[in-house]
Amino acid sequence: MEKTQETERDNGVAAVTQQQTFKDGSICGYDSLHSLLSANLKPHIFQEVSRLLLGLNCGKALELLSLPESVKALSSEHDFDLQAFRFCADKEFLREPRVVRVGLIQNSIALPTTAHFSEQKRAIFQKLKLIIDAAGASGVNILCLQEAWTMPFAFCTREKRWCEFAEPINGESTQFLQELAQKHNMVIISPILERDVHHGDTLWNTAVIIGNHGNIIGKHRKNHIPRVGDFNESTYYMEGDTGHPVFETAYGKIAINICYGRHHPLNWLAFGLNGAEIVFNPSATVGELSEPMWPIEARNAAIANSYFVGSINRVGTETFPNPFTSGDGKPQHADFGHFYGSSHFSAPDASCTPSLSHHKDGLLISDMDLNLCRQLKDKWGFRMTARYELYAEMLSRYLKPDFEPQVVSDPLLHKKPS
Ligand SMILES: NC(=O)NCCC(=O)O
Repeated sequence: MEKTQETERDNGVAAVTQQQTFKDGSICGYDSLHSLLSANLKPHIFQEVSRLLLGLNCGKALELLSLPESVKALSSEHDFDLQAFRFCADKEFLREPRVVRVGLIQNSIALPTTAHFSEQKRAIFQKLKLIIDAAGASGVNILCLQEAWTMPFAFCTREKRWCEFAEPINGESTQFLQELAQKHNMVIISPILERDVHHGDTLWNTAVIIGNHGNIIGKHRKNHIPRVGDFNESTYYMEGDTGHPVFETAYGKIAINICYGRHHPLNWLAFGLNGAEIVFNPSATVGELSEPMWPIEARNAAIANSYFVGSINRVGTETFPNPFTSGDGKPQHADFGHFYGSSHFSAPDASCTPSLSHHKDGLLISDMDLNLCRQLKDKWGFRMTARYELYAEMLSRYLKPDFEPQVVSDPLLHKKPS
């Protein structure tokens, strides 16, 4: 028996090691968990597994959306993953459906981190333009890019030279996207490293919201800054000071919960209380640290807050010129690990799309009838059954220096044996 357990444990270790040998970042040679299952399960088993993993929308598996041939051709020619789905809602008597087409883009950097900064940026812009045009040609109304999309995610290094990538809200990347937003009549969310030139050149991790006329609607600064693993972002910028804004756009009410904020349920809640219908979670996160959490947190937020969530993660492994340590006694290294992509949408009815590729650039598109948000509020009544007054009272007590946790101890615990 001992022996068997040992062997099982060995097998587990072997499996993990084997996974790490897929240097291209694929899942055992497949683009995604969904494609792995689809290729290896009998169709009727795959259908049932998909129902369990992805849920049902209006009682059915998510419908596929058909996209223009020209867009499909672009995706094969330039080797980016392209997937499209439709979330339906029930038909209502008094409201017309409110269908909006939403897109997410995940991408790797385009040049090595040793290239001249302006070249790195230019190459990313060039690569992104093509995918943004593909989104535009597909009729996307709202498009969100990944966290700090203009640069490598260099915050692991703690080197200050990467601050050069920071831009003011109306800087180069915003101007580049303003043109595309206008061209495609599309709202674009652009998460960048911001330099606030009006407040002492301070840095922020910020999402700029560009309206479909190419105007700047506003910005949101990342609320929660990680201090975990190699995510040394607190070396660069502070916690955001913009609260939980919801942006009313031509296509719906949207909010942005940047990366690490997804671990904080109250952060998600606040966007919901302000009326968000779609919350985007532009991210940069790596496999070893967060992959088991990734499919759960956003989906849970969509359910608990009766809104849609669009989760985006970058792809690839970014290697930096100078090695750094993680403060854990392990050897120094020059990369962050593998950014595992896997961008996806979650809906308030607990259904979700399959994920984009684990290792390739990608564009995920989904139609969503925003009527589904209120329909789920009516069905489950989470807003009405929540006990906000209890939570508010608890939080206000917790914030006081004399707070004492409400713990009722078993009186027998401390009783001396007679
Ligand atoms: N970019 C970022 O906040 N990453 C933190 C790691 C995580 O939340 O998975």
